Amino acid sequence: MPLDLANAHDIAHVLTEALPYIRRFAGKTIVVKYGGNAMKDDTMIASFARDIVLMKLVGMNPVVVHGGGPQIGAHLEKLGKESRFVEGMRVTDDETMDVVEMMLGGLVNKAVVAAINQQGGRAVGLTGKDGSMIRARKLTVKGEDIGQVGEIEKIDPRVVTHLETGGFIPVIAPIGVGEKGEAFNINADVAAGKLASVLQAEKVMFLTNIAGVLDKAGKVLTGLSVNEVEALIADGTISGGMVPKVRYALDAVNSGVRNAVIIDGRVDHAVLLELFTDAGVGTLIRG
Ligand SMILES: Nc1ncnc2c1ncn2[C@@H]1O[C@H](COP(=O)(O)OP(=O)(O)O)[C@@H](O)[C@H]1O
Ligand SMILES: CC(=O)N[C@@H](CCC(=O)OP(=O)(O)O)C(=O)O
Repeated sequence: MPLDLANAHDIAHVLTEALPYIRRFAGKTIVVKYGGNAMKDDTMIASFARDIVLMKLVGMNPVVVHGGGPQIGAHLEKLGKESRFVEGMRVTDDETMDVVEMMLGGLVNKAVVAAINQQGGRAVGLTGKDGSMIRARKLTVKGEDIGQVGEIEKIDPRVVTHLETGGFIPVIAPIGVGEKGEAFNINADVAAGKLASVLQAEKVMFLTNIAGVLDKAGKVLTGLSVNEVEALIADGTISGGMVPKVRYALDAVNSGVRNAVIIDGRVDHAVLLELFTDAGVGTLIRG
């Protein structure tokens, strides 16, 4: 096939533009939270996986923390169980916990691992039980018992750093382990934010199913500070699943993570667009 010069120039231009970003992020850890809503089909997962493999190949250390809320919900529905959430947290009885562990630690985790490996990466799937990475205890929300939902007590990131230095890409399901070895269901945004803090990541990215944090009129807010976040939660503009995202994005930047962004995971190559363009996409959370 003859060389399409115009196209080749475009490619060369794009690569040159990416160079300062590649240099800036080289050797840095970037935590990517991959929400269940952004993995609706195989094409979406494959596109995400390509981005992660490219990051690794150009010298970054991507760490994936995935969700799977819709996948858990669909399976519960098959069993005739309805999903109920309190402040964005799934009420998790024992039977639900089994489904959560099977879906997150099993099907969803392995789908992400396989997709990354299919694109030439070397992904290893873990839950917070592996290497006793995520220690958790029972969480109560507003005094209400919501079952086996965990809050993070401590993260031991050594298994992650070992994998990073070995050239592997860690893919983590947000399941915590309690004192007695029991499993806890942890919101994936919380796990991603906390892990980014412990790893002192350069960046944490939350991939979701919406263009970013929206204001009352439905316009994307490109940047948000602590005070703005709290005001938007208080007046109900930010609600449901967006609450843990902004709260833990903020927690991460306040704990030393350089920056946190909430971006639209449905957009093809959302991760690369965020990393390699000046404007960025979605909502940037400032500490
Ligand atoms: N101010 C807001 N801006 C954007 N999304 C919001 C806002 N308030 C609530 N949401 C809801 O939060 C959802 C994203 O959270 P969630 O469904 O838990 O996604 P994920 O599976 O990616 O974690 C959006 O689809 C939207 O319905
Ligand atoms: C306690 C709690 O709510 N856990 C979540 C864990 C999965 C998750 O967070 O998935 P998304 O990121 O796709 O929403 C749940 O059971 O749905």
